[in-house]
Amino acid sequence: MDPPTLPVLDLSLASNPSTKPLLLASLKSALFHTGFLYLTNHGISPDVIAALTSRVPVLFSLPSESKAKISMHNSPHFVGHSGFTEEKTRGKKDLREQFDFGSELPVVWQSKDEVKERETDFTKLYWRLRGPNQWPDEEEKDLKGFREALENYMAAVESLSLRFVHLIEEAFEIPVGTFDSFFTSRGPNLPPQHRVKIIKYPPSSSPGVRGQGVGAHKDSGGWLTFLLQLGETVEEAEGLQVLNPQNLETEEWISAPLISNSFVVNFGNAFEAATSGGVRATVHRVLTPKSTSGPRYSIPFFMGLPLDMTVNQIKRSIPSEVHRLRSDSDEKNDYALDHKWAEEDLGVAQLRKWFRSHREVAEKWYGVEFVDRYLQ
Ligand SMILES: O=C(O)CCC(=O)C(=O)O
Ligand SMILES: [Fe+2]
Repeated sequence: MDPPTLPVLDLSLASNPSTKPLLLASLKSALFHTGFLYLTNHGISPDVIAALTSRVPVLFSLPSESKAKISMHNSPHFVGHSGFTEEKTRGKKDLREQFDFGSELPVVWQSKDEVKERETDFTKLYWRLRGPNQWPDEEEKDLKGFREALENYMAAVESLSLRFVHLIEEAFEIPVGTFDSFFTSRGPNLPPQHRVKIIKYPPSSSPGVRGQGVGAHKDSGGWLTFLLQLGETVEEAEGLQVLNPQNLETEEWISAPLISNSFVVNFGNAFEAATSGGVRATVHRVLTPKSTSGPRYSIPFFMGLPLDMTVNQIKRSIPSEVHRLRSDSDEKNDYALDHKWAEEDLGVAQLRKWFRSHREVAEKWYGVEFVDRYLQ
């Protein structure tokens, strides 16, 4: 059997009642079969995207002293700059450099001895993930307007992601707005922090060898991911690969090449668990560019979920037909139904993820012994 090609969904079909059913059918199929899709005609202004992407190479060309000033090592919230190979996936160094940002938020975490009376227990350590960004100095190089460009971009992708979640609800035939309370202040939880990475994958240092840009993983940072691949040509952006979800016995990688003016959308662990595997959280990776190529740049946006929510809570707002989708089908998933973490606050899994990928930062802010214990 030929490996599946990744579906391309044209969001403009949603605006016309005669074409919308077609879009919803493709979406339902993509959620279930591939867990990876392209979104075209997404409606985000090219100017908003260009304002950010045009500044990306300048950002990476900052001198190392300027990068050090906003190093992730300064931040218990795991935002800021990580140098080449400072991040790990499954214990192995990723050959990439990156800047992590989140929705700009005040600190809410309180240490046990300064507890004020509040409804939410903000002494739980995962609340420490929320906090302000570290912004680069815009006077340097020509980075003027960087913060504004990033904030505008995040706001635009956030509204796209909310619009997209409504389409998922329609595809699943559940009331539109079912998930709204997760993402807005109308619900009982604090609205989540969304995260963005701006990533550079330098070309491989040895001819003929492609290294681990980022190792094989499922996204664990949130509900869904909107990935922007930068570049004018397919060659410039080449490297993203998806593990063929239809044939998990043989390790077969499908390329996810650049499609101009599109986002690549995929789904996080929590979404997969909350739908009993009905939505796939598909494994993917990035190979470093060939030694003869230029660097590859990408910008994933991870739509967050409230840290004090559990997967089991989300499960309850999903109808049994969706939960049965996978078990009623012959097409299996690598998803394990007995997720222990489904009962834990999502913040616990988030903290674990950041501890694993940035151990030194974790040890500095949370203590060596605590990190050791947490990761056991
Ligand atoms: O850089 C990419 O294209 C993908 C990055 C990715 O999968 C991640 O950071 O989770
Ligand atoms: Fe990813």
